[in-house]
Formats: sequence, structure tokens, C-alpha cells
Amino acid sequence: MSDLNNIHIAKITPLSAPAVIRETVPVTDEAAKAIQNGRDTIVKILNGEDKRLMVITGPCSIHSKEIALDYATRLTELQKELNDKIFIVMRVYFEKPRTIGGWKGLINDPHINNSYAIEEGVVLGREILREIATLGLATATEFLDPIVPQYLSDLVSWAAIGARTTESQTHREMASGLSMPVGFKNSTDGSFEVALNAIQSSRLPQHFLGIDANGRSSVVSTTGNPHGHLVLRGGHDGPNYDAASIAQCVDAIKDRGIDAAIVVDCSHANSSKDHNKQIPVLKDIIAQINETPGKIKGVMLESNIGEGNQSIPPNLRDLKYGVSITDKCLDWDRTAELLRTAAAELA
Ligand SMILES: O=C[C@H](O)[C@H](O)COP(=O)(O)O
Ligand SMILES: C=C(OP(=O)(O)O)C(=O)O
Repeated sequence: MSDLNNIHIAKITPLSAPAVIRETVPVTDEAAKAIQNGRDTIVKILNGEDKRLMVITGPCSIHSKEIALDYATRLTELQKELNDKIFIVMRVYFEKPRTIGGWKGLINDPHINNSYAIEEGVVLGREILREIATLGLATATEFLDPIVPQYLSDLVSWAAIGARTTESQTHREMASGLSMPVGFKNSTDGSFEVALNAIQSSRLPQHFLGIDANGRSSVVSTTGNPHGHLVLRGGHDGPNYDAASIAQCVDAIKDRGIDAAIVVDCSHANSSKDHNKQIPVLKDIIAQINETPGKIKGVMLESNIGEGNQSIPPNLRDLKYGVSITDKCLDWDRTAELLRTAAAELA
């Protein structure tokens, strides 16, 4: 009988329970304060009580603790400088949804050598998030595997559901129980209706299968997440950050009789995956905000210490410091200059 099961499973390796990993890397008081302040501030920005622009910026993916903390330290100083106009949330992305294949991020393969040391990845992810939050920064991540939030979510201020998973019931259910505001990307074909469906779905109470803090398979019942919002990232037919596309979204949201904020991802299909094009996209968004305040509440940038990206070399010692191993990023100097200009131009 057992021959009927697990035909394509090579191995099943138990993972320590969320409670165990959380105890291994406990949240500190300073980190908890920054995460809570991040969540509260983001909610206020999304509902218009805080007029600052939310800027989610950071690497496409984190592949090194040292680089992540170097970037976070620079960002902390920039946050202090631009605090009047901008609220910065650092992109701390550990899970990469791939179009076909490739490195799937630090949690899946922290040693970047196909050893898939996922337990080490989860612990390392917590350490990185905790240290970034301890600097006082709010953190953003994409949740892809529905089990991961049990391990990381106390260290996350903002979550994304990506373009490839916005239509997935599993991810909408997960989002309905997440403790932080969740941005739903429009789908890769450019449809924002799918993301609006997701926002409405994640506001409902849901009942689904998950794990509890002890790692036991469980029925999870949620109350619904009221803070779902839309993230426009462009699609196969091109960008969707222009004033006409934004107006269309505003109308679609009104037609549904819901309140949902709009955030624009300056990267991905809004910049045709050319990191340099994020600069004119952000300038256009700032002009739109100055012309009609309140329509766009936040932006996202893919930015790292060094410019562009690199493929993973056979010998990891040949990796260039601070350069993305997934999508191309703006370098630090141009990111800081861009955000200073944006803050100065914001009315
Ligand atoms: O942001 C990251 C990528 O755009 C996304 O994970 C898809 O990557 P891929 O098309 O290179 O697989
Ligand atoms: C994968 C990402 O984006 P999208 O889901 O929009 O492709 C990302 O932001 O890393």
C-alpha cells in the first residue's frame, strides 16, 4: 500500500517548530518597537492620516547578512534625514518566486550551493530581520511559502503577495491572517482586478490548513486582514504607473465600494526590468502626487549597494560585494540621491 504514496518524494526532513526557532532568535524589545511602529505608521500612511510617502527600498533579494546590514545602516541614516517627507521600509526579501527556475532565495538555499539548508535559512532570516529592526528600521518581505510567516512574521512590518501568487487562494487565506499590512501585486499579465479580488478575499475570515507554533498540522481560522492594498508593478503589456492607469485603478476600487490604497512598484514591468528606468518612474510618481495628493501612498524600489546584477559564479568567493544575484538594482549612491530629490520635490 505504501508504494502508492510519495512516488516523487526523494526525502522529507523535519524542521524545528516555529516556537523553537523563535526562541533561538528571540525578538528584542528594540526590534519589536521598530516593527510595531512600522506597522502602525504604514497603516496611517495607507489611510491618509500620515501624509508622508512610504518608500519600500532594498535589494531584490538578500543573499548575505553583511551586505544586508551594510545597506540597512546606510538606510537608517537616510531615514533620519528624510523623515519629514518619507517613511522608509527596507525590502528584506528572502523568498524569490521564479518564472521557471533559479536560486529561490536565502531561506531555500542560504549557502547558495544547492544544499537547501532551509532550517539554517530560517534562522539566518530571523537574525537579519532582527538586526535590521534593532537599527530602528521597518521591514518588508514577500511571503511565498505559507508556512514561513509562523517563523518570521513577528519581525516584519509590511508583506507582499507577489504577482505570481496574487490569484492563489492559499496566499489570500494566508494574508487574511497576517499581522501586518499586505500589498497585493497586480498579476504578471498586468491585471489589477485579480489583486482587487485578493484584497477583498483577504479581508474575509478564512479557515484553512496550516501549522501552529509547535509545528502541528492545524486548522487555522482568521479574522481577516483589513489592511490589504494594491501594488502596481506593470505587466506583459507594459507599465501601469502612468496617470491614466492610476485613474483607472482608482475608479475600479470605487466601483467595488472598498477603500484600498495604491502603491507603485517602480521596478519589474514598470521599468521593463531596467533598474535605471526606476528613476524616471519615481519622478513621474512624485509629479502625480504633487498634482493630485492622496492617490498614491507608497512606492517600491529595487536597490542595493552596487549597481545591476551578477550571475552566481561557480566559486562564491568571486561574488561582487553588494551586487544583486537576482534582478538588477540601483546602486546606493543613486538611490540616496533619488530619494533626497524626491523628498525635496514632494510638496
Ligand atoms: O523580483 C524577482 C524576479 O522578478 C522574480 O522573482 C522572477 O524572476 P525570474 O523571472 O528571474 O525567475
Ligand atoms: C518578485 C517580485 O515582484 P513581482 O511579484 O512583482 O514579480 C519582487 O518584488 O521581488
